[in-house]
Amino acid sequence: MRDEENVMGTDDVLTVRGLRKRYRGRTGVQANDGIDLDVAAGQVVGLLGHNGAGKSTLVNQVVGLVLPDAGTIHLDGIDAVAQPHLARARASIQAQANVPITGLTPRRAVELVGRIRGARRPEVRRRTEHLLDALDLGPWADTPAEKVSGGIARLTAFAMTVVAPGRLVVLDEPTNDVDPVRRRLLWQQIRALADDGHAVLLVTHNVREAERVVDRLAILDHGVVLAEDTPAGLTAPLRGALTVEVDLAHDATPTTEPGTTGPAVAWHPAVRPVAATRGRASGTVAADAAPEVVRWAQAEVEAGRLERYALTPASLEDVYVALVGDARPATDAPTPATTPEVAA
Ligand SMILES: Nc1ncnc2c1ncn2[C@@H]1O[C@H](COP(=O)(O)OP(=O)(O)OP(=O)(O)O)[C@@H](O)[C@H]1O
Repeated sequence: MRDEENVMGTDDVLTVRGLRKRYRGRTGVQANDGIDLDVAAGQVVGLLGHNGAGKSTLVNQVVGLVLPDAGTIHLDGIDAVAQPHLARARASIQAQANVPITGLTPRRAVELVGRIRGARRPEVRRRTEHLLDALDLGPWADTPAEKVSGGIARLTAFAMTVVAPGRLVVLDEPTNDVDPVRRRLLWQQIRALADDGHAVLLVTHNVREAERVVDRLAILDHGVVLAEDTPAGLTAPLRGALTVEVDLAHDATPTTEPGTTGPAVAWHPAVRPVAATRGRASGTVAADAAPEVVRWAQAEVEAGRLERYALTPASLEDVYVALVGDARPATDAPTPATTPEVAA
């Protein structure tokens, strides 16, 4: 745990220290196991982690829906564990599940939340118009909520969250169900919130897209922060490395999965395997070995064992998979094999 006297930097809106939460009952899960986290004004902090890593538990404690067993949470100077109602008033949260808005239209729902949060009518109108326009919700703005698609409902929930944003904005999977074009618009609005001086805590599985928007990232696994840094800091160990991704011919299964049959295709020895799922495998390769790996992959394509291959700069997703993959049991995730093989 960090020094208690240094608990809050000048710009910190959210400061979490030593947060622990165990759910009681027969299965008794230690959902958060000593979490430290800071989110400053003007920052987007991404929270990454596999299903069940403890992200929602953390968020729910921050907004006072779940009581921690131990640790402290300060939100805009308020002790959020002792005074959750005061802390909650300083935060806006988009939960994982959308609040039902049956009987309203997206425009009405956004305006209503703005008014409930205490913003003045002209400001609510201005902000609602801005969000409807910026998220390309115009065509749906006056459609009854029952008739809008899942993606439009998700964007409406985002607009409801940020129409009159608190000092801290918590977004739990805001991009779910949203089409790629509107996702870009959404990412721009998330960034704009921070640029306007809000602190944004963003829970997401969308590593590739989040990388371009977040200032810092915390990677959570089994209730513990495995790594926390800027995207550049997290990817520094992979600088000079490339990712090679291959699609296996005939939807084959990598040999790291049980029950695989068929002849095996060995990775080129210069490749370090990272992940394998049905029909697809990826690994990292040093940049200077890239030409020979391309020659190998091309030969495999011509021999009909691979459908396609791609080499890209190693990304945050590779760091994430390596960290979380290494920390999980071998049965849960494909682990790098000493004799790397993919099956064809
Ligand atoms: N109310 C609860 N009672 C008992 N166990 C719970 C409860 N809520 C969550 N858990 C368990 O705590 C662990 C952490 O869950 P949590 O929802 O915080 O994870 P998450 O990272 O948000 O997952 P996801 O990405 O799937 O939303 C999981 O093992 C989950 O089953």
